[in-house]
Amino acid sequence: MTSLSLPAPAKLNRLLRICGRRANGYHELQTLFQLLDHGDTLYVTALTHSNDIDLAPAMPEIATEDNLIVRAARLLQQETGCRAGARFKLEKRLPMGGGLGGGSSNAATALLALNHLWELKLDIETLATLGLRLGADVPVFVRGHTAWAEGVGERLVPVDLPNSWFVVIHPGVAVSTAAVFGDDGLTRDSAIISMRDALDGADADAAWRNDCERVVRARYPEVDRALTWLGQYGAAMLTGTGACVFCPLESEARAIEVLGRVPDEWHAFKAQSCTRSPLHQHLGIA
Ligand SMILES: C[C@@](CO)(OP(=O)(O)O)[C@H](O)COP(=O)(O)OP(=O)(O)OC[C@H]1O[C@@H](n2ccc(N)nc2=O)[C@H](O)[C@@H]1O
Ligand SMILES: Nc1ncnc2c1ncn2[C@@H]1O[C@H](COP(=O)(O)OP(=O)(O)O)[C@@H](O)[C@H]1O
Repeated sequence: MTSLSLPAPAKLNRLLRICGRRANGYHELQTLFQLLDHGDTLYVTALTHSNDIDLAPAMPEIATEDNLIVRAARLLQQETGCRAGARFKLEKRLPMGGGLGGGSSNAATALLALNHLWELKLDIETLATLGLRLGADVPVFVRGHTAWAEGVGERLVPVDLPNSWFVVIHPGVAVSTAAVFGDDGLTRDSAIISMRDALDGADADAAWRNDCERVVRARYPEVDRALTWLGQYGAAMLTGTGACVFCPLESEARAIEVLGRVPDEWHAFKAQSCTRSPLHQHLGIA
């Protein structure tokens, strides 16, 4: 087969703790990545007669060579010496800079697709290590399991969370991850807790929060308004550094009901949790 149509799912950060800062400025985190059944679709065709990498449609916000999909393909060519090329078509549904990991997920889907189509036979461990060079959130999408994460997001432990539905709102602003991490008001001293305590032990109540939320609410009034609005229906939270906010709901029917009430000014969707990534299910990766 020389072509594939593959999902690039979104993630939510069900909790995000900032526990310190490394000498290179990057922050030490503890987070719980929840994969969703909603995301982008990437069409990939392998080219045997040329080593060109191209992507359509062009994304006006990003130069094609900077696109994480193209960078993922180039990285694989460099690391393996592969002389094949690829043509990508992206159906984008996830907002950029939304905290849903769309760009990282696109990159992970490109890595797994080309590993398959170019018959590179790299294992998941190697692909996750390569993915980390593209972004902190790429490894979780390469591994394809809802996971507890530490470090900058690269030390992952797969977890099974109860099935849940979510309403996700994009409040129409783009949040700069670098600006949030650079804010003087950001607290960076959350205690490191054990995964077990965070999930169902002593720290469970206090742990399910996002340390970026206070700074993001103050910098972006629209995010603040969306969180307050969604908070009427449950434990609304910010995902990553935003801008999206989400609320877990007990059933699809309840998610449809809340979605129907979202003010017209905001884009929103409903999604179901996934323990295994739809990408891995599609590729038949165990
Ligand atoms: C914090 C998270 C949680 O999922 O936020 P979201 O991006 O999803 O909102 C991510 O780990 C983000 O990962 P990612 O979006 O890949 O970040 P990168 O491109 O690697 O980094 C963007 C910038 O954010 C800062 N940064 C990022 C991650 C980190 N652990 N510490 C940081 O200080 C750095 O200034 C970096 O230059
Ligand atoms: N294919 C892509 N899709 C989205 N963003 C991309 C892509 N390639 C590069 N980027 C860059 O990555 C940044 C982060 O995008 P994204 O992963 O969608 O958001 P977040 O990290 O907030 O979850 C974007 O602002 C954009 O500059």
